Amino acid sequence: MAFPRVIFILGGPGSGKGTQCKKIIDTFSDFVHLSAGELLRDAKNSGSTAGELIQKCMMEGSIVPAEVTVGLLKDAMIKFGWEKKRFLVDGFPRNDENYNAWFRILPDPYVECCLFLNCEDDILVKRILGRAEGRSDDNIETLTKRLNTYRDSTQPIIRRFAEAGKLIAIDAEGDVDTIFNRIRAALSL
Ligand SMILES: Nc1ncnc2c1ncn2[C@@H]1O[C@H](COP(=O)(O)OP(=O)(O)OP(=O)(O)O)[C@@H](O)[C@H]1O
Ligand SMILES: O=c1ccn([C@@H]2O[C@H](COP(=O)(O)O)[C@@H](O)[C@H]2O)c(=O)[nH]1
Repeated sequence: MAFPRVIFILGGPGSGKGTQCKKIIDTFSDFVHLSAGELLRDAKNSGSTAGELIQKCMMEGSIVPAEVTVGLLKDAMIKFGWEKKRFLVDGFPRNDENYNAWFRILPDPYVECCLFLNCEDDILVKRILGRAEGRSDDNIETLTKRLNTYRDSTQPIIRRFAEAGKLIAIDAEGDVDTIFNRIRAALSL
């Protein structure tokens, strides 16, 4: 049985994960972009039984239990063709529970690397408060909580990938195209 090939994309809120993933899939047709946050928002809006829990976590900037998120990611990968594509899994795994559940629930998927978009907090804040997509969590109160969650729960996961020799760190400050070129060079695309 073939396994999916996965690149995780991590970085603070506003580091440009969604923006860069879009550029990658627009340029390279073998990639599929799976945003964990988008999948959760879709599940919430479509009346999933986990909808209330997802909404609560999003407004608190906390992390939805892994069984919900991994289930959504797995279903999406199966839908796109489990073994045919390279999946850009954006915004996941965000904590130890996510990380452990991924490897417990999915049958030994091949994780190529974790791409880390590294950006200082002041730039993250400016970008998130300037994002005009009407997201209810893009306000200073929730953003402060998201930044705390990122520091306390997600940065240790980024270090975990580094220790496993799987981390590719990208300077995510500067203009969108410059960052995209850094990513292309780092992934040899
Ligand atoms: N290099 C950049 N320079 C300036 N603005 C940027 C850059 N990259 C992204 N942006 C803008 O910053 C905002 C956040 O970007 P994006 O949605 O890609 O971040 P994200 O990491 O996916 O955020 P989140 O984790 O909150 O979903 C958007 O409005 C986007 O257009
Ligand atoms: O794996 C995930 C991804 C996201 N969440 C929750 O969603 C919001 C928004 O995520 P974005 O990546 O900014 O779209 C995030 O603050 C979490 O509450 C999650 O729990 N697990």
